[in-house]
Amino acid sequence: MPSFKAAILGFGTVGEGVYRILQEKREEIRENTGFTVDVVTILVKDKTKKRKPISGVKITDNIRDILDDPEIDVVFEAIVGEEPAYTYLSDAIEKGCHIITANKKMFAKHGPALLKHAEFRNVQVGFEATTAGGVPVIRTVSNLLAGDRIKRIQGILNGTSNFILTKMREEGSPFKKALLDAQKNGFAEADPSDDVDGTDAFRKLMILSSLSFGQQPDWEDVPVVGIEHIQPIDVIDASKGDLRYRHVADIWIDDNDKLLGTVGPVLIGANHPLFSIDGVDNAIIIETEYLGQLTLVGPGAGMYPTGSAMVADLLHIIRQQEVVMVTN
Ligand SMILES: NC(=O)C1=CN([C@@H]2O[C@H](COP(=O)(O)OP(=O)(O)OC[C@H]3O[C@@H](n4cnc5c(N)ncnc54)[C@H](OP(=O)(O)O)[C@@H]3O)[C@@H](O)[C@H]2O)C=CC1
Ligand SMILES: N[C@@H](CC=O)C(=O)O
Repeated sequence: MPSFKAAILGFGTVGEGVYRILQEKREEIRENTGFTVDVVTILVKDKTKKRKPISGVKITDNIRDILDDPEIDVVFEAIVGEEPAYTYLSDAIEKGCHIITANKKMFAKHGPALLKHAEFRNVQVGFEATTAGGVPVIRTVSNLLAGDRIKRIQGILNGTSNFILTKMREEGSPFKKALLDAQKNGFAEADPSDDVDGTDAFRKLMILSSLSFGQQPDWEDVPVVGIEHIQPIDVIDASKGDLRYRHVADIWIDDNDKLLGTVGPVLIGANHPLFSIDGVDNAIIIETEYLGQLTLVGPGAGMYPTGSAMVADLLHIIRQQEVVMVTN
């Protein structure tokens, strides 16, 4: 039985989600693809942290245990920040591993270089989980690009901000309490200021920009505003007038072929497709030349939605292996 040996970098909300899904779906994956997937090594920062024991898996704080293991085929990355994540993934590609990442902070900046490197080394890069959690926006845009042209992408790309705005409207929750709830649910970043000041949504928008338009605007040209100055009273007052605050990231090509972007809170009315998107959900409106408009909606953060996006990337890679095996 052919098998895929996997390593997971990071065992927090997302890394543990990937591990659990691979365990829970092990038989189903084997039946559907003919491959078994074995997680052999997990990298963490602090090996002394108390964790539930995981049998048959090496827990390490030394990346060499993964990079020097000739058996590993795929590296899932769910650690925090640009470095050392970028270096670890570059090294994994160099050694011939497929990589699957959820790390948008790293990927917004280094995604294009990783993709180029991977193409050169003939391995795959999965990055569905970098943008909109469990919503398959990367796969959808990639599929559309085969025969269409993206004109504009607009959406709610940060689950924590949307969760906070919803808690304010529905329960009158103070900002701090709503943020704490989002943190308890595993939605927020290690540094939640990235969520509430718009930076996280901006990074996801840049990833979508590279994919959709083959380029990113100059980062300094994109105005980025967060939700941290919005009070429950503002949200409640707006809803009395049938308006809702949504944190919206928007990127489009203007009539002069210039790529423009904005990120910030917007007041929208009941006819807008983003009006009814509540809680941790994200929504992405994709506008194309031939299809017209398509809206994707789903959970934008959390253990299982994000883990499932990464496992879906793995299944996509496995299916491509199957195609190679059949054609050879
Ligand atoms: N939470 C979510 O819903 C989503 C998160 N993401 C992204 O996924 C990544 C992980 O997020 P999340 O799981 O929430 O984060 P957590 O803080 O829950 O977990 C981070 C994990 O990474 C490990 N880690 C951090 N830095 C290093 C390092 N330098 N070397 C080795 N291990 C390290 C930590 O080790 P230790 O356990 O020892 O502390 C921990 O296990 C982030 O990049 C985030 O932006 C993407 C989509 C959704
Ligand atoms: N902190 C992020 C997690 C997913 O990307 C969010 O709230 O959207």
